Amino acid sequence: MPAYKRILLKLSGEALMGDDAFGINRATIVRMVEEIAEVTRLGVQVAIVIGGGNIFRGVAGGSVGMDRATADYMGMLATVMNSLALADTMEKAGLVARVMSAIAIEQVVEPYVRPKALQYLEEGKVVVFAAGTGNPFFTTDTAAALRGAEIGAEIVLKATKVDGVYTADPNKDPKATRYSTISFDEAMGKNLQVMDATAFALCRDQKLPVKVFSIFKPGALRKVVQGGDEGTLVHV
Ligand SMILES: Nc1ncnc2c1ncn2[C@@H]1O[C@H](COP(=O)(O)OP(=O)(O)O)[C@@H](O)[C@H]1O
Ligand SMILES: O=c1ccn([C@@H]2O[C@H](COP(=O)(O)OP(=O)(O)O)[C@@H](O)[C@H]2O)c(=O)[nH]1
Repeated sequence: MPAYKRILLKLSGEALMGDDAFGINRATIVRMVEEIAEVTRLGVQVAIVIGGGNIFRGVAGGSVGMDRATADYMGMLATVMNSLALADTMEKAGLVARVMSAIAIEQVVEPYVRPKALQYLEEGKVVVFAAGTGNPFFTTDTAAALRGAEIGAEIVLKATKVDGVYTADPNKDPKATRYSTISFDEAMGKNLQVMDATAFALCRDQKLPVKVFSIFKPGALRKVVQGGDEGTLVHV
């Protein structure tokens, strides 16, 4: 039995590179889609926000002298490309997927319209929210929090490169240990960087829990959806 009826899954753009230098690693995305299909078969409604860090990150563009807002719009367009690739892979796997964009590019994808998204979810379609929040200076983590709250998801599942929230960045501090649960206030107070503060604050205020888990661990998504002990639960 799944523990949730409706989830918002945030997929790291950067993690989708797999071992490649950029772009989307085929094996990684195919495996992720298999896991998404498994979860939909359990009867869970799935909405997805995908990042763009594998193609472009606004801060990176900004740091080389590009106008930050322009760089961020490039980052948002990168998430559209990832969303199209993900939806295509899902369709090939027999799922019905719909991409909705936060910025108007109607020849490419339909615009985000909340009631339409809710309708798709009720129909069992997987909805991919592209172009983040549609605003520069935000991240796709914040888009996941925003859309998750809007569609009444019971939880935001952040599938990322690390298998949870640690006492410090585990990629920099080998002595860091993983929390099994942590409150939003503690995560923000300790300035733990696994999610940005805007996303954390929005989830906290909306009482929307977040589960951080590894995108690389086979079976982790299903385990999380079934309420198993996996990753880190960030709670109010
Ligand atoms: N306290 C922490 N616990 C876990 N990860 C952390 C922590 N502090 C920093 N990180 C870093 O946060 C990264 C995940 O966040 P981010 O780069 O935004 O991923 P995503 O591409 O999924 O949005 C991890 O790869 C890890 O290096
Ligand atoms: O609401 C949003 C979401 C994303 N971005 C831009 O898109 C890039 C890619 O998203 P993100 O870094 O969140 O992707 P991920 O970390 O998952 O790879 C960001 O760096 C920002 O430049 C943005 O400007 N507004």
